[in-house]
Amino acid sequence: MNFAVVVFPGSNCDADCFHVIKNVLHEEVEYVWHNEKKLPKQYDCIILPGGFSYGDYLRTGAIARLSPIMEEVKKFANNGGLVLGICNGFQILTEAGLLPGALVRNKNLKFICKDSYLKIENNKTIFTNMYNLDQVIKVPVAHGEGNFVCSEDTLAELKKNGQIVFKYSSPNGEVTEEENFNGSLESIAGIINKEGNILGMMPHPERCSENILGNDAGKLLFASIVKAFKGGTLSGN
Ligand SMILES: NC(=O)CC[C@H](N)C(=O)O
Repeated sequence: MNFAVVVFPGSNCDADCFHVIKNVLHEEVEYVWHNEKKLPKQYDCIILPGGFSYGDYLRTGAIARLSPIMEEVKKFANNGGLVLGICNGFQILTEAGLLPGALVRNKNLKFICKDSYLKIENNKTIFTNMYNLDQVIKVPVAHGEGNFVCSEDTLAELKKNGQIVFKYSSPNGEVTEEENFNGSLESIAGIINKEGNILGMMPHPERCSENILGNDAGKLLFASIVKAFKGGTLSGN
């Protein structure tokens, strides 16, 4: 399977994503520079990694979405290509209109860096098929603007279509306001588009994909993508 990791000025999780795909999953992966006007080749999945693209100026992701490569990412996604946006990548996807809603400042207005617990709300997606429904996984977060917001209509749509994929929870799966450290609407930590080929999430699975890091819960997310691709089950969420 061929992955691309897009590198924006200020990306800082690009190498981590590249490492997991290449050395943990043993799949093909290349970096693609934000300034490219064409994707250099046919990829099966594009990852928009975390970081501080364009220094987070204006709003997180607001300038990155205007990068030349984003036109290509949009075309790729609109043709059903798999796109995974992690943290700043999720912010870029919402700014680009590829996912609904927006990520605004954390409710305490502070950058939060810690382990979070995520409840799997939908395990029937290309990105989560190797997890169990309601399973709780520990995944690190590191963001200043991770507070997910959307309109009431959008929230109703997300619920109706099973597009809410991860929620912040306690270690034993309770979704409460107390556990909702960044203030996200309904504790939403990650969503998928209606068609099921674009996933955005604030936590960082690439930072917990190996035992040597003390936690490999994130590996199954990447492995799910490869499994869906190789198993030929790429048909929506
Ligand atoms: N880790 C990240 O990708 C951080 C995203 C963004 N810079 C924020 O602080 O919200």
